[in-house]
Amino acid sequence: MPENKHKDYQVEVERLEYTKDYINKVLDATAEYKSEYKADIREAMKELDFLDSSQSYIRVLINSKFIDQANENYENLLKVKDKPYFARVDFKSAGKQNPEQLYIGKTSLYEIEAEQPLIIDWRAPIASIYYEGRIGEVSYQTETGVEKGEMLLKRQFTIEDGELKDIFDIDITTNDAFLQASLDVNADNRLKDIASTIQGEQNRVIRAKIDQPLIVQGVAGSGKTTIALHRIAYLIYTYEDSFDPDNFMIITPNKLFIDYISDVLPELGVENVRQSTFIDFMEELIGEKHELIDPDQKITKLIASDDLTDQEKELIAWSAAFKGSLEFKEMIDSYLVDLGKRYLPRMDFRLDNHILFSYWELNEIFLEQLKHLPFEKRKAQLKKSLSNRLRWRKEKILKEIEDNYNGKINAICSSMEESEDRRFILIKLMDERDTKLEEVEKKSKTLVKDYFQAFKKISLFDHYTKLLNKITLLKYATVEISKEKLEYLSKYSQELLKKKEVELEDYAPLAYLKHKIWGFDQDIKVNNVVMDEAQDYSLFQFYVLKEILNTNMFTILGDIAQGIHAYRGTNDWNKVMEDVFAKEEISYRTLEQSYRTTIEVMDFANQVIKNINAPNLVLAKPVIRRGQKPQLRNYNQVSNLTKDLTSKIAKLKEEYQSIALICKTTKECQQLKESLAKLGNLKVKLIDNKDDSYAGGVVIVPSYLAKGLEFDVVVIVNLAESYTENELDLKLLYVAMTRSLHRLYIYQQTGAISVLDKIDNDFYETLN
Ligand SMILES: Nc1ncnc2c1ncn2[C@@H]1O[C@H](COP(=O)(O)OP(=O)(O)OP(=O)(O)O)[C@@H](O)[C@H]1O
Repeated sequence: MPENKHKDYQVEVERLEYTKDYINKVLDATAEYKSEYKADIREAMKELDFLDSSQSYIRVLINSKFIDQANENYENLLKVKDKPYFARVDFKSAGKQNPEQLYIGKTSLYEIEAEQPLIIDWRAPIASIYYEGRIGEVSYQTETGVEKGEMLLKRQFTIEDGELKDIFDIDITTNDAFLQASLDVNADNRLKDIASTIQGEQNRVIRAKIDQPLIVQGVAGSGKTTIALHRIAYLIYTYEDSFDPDNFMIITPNKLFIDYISDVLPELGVENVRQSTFIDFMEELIGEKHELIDPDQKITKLIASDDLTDQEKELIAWSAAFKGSLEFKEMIDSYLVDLGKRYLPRMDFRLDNHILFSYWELNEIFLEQLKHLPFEKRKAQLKKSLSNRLRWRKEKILKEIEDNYNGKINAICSSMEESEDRRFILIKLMDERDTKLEEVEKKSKTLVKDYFQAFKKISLFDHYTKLLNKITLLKYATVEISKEKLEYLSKYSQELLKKKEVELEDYAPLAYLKHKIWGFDQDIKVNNVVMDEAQDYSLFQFYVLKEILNTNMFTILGDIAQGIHAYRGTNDWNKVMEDVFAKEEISYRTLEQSYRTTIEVMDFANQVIKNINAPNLVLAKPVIRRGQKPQLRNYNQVSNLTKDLTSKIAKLKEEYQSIALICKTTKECQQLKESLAKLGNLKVKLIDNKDDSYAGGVVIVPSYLAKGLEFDVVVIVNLAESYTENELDLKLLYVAMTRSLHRLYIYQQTGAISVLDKIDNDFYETLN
């Protein structure tokens, strides 16, 4: 019990006890219903005739549905029973006399006897006033319009293990105490739900309209990943009748990320949402498999200080950008136009010497009437037309042949006298007629099949290889691209394909080709897509997803300032809005407040990122949470650096759960791991892009894999690599810095991070 009790403490304790009791009653009753439903199913099963849609069958179905529902309610209530709600608002609806007391929690509960809600789900329309409003006039959106009223009280509760620990009332002047408290907590290894502390600007993203694409540009730590998950929970709740969880798909940058976010949806009572990396989803769609080369190979080459010349780096970056561009898509479209024109076998569809469909007629049907379908699906339609026409023309043709011969026979009969010769001619004609009829009949049996056998069979990868042929590329290039660049693109792509390998940038064009030539047979249920870290996707990748899934329901969240894959990703949301979606249909929002890190760390990181050349860059505004200044240590010898680092980590481990040592490249991470191993018994794990889980503790992470994650402490370590002031290096450094929740250290070889010279010493502390 708190020392300075709130005046309503006792009242709230009683209310909490009452709610808990009621939940327990509902849980008991639900358990009982469940066994009744099960018993009823058992009874019905005994009488069930599987071929018949009998009453028993319907009983089984209805009871199964009840059981599912009861299970869901049961599980949800079980989850919240020790913390049924987190807030209360007193709301007086316009025109009403008395205010209602609304208790807001992660699930709803209705008290049947009193005919009133005991707990309001945080996703309900009225709960919006808790997130948006301050004491005084408020309004919220319902299905039918805007409801207005007055909020008389906004109260937050800390409830632990079913016990009321604290009460905070928020008035006009106070800050969100909950938010402060929740941000002070150390990171565990997974992201958590924020239903009790969602902020206004986040609430508006979560509740944005479902039926238009939503693009969210949010600074580092603004809660993009978190609110993306809350939005899914909100949409599933609000549009329960129209969508199932498996209509939703979250596309994540890597498997580690799936693990990192895996707690949030179940905490919010949502199961079965599809989560996939872009790579996995594309591989599933494409089907045929070539080996994917390491997707980080390019960034590794681009950021390593040695190895390649600037010109070579430029070509690598250009080719990745080109494969992700809509210009490349247009080239594929031109290739497809030509392919379409040559798709049909160059022959008429004929029986005997009768043309049933001329080549030109068939081409017209194929290219015009069926143009909405992929080529191979057009073939199926064409097959129907050919079969139909053959069916009704065949009889006529047979009759014509018969009539023709019969005419000849009659003519002989009437013109020739009865004789051996006449008999011989007539028999010959009759034999000829019968053979011909038999022949035509036989031919007609396989005519359609024979026609389709004349189609060329070319595999997806053969098409792609052909497309990336130097001559084809030069033929279809729609924009001014130098011959040298196209030759480079062709050469290295052909080398990969020859080895049956592909790179990440090939997936969008391959899926697009497949979509246009074969289409997809499997029933893709997904029609609502959430893409996080979306700055890393190319326009072609967005386009392909939109085309294949045939939907506009996209929630796209990212941060251009963290675009370390900008060479293959997106630099400008306007392009996504204009070229992928129709701009006027898009809802675009920005999030400027950052919740992850302290003021000191965020201010320091802002000093770094403001050096990139981005005129519209919005710097993150940290939430009011103070910490310590970032610390910088300079070394001239690696051995001293690693020795100091080891003892520092030992100290930090006493206070913090998750500590990341971030090096620029994987190579440097390996070097650090070896150096630390030599020094003793510090247990560190090196994270690479194959890892699919992070169990906390001390890890070494390459800068480009740290994106999206967070740690209590971040130590940026430079052994041999340095961060120059080019855009990519500055972004990598920024990403690394903004992973920190509480403390940031830099252990560097003197001068390795040159941008530090430009930053005022006030932003950090130098310790040696
Ligand atoms: N309203 C909030 N209440 C409490 N914590 C919040 C809130 N919003 C965000 N956070 C916390 O801030 C941190 C950053 O959130 P998240 O990872 O979702 O941000 P992000 O925008 O995806 O970050 P980045 O782009 O840097 O990866 C998380 O620890 C999250 O729990």
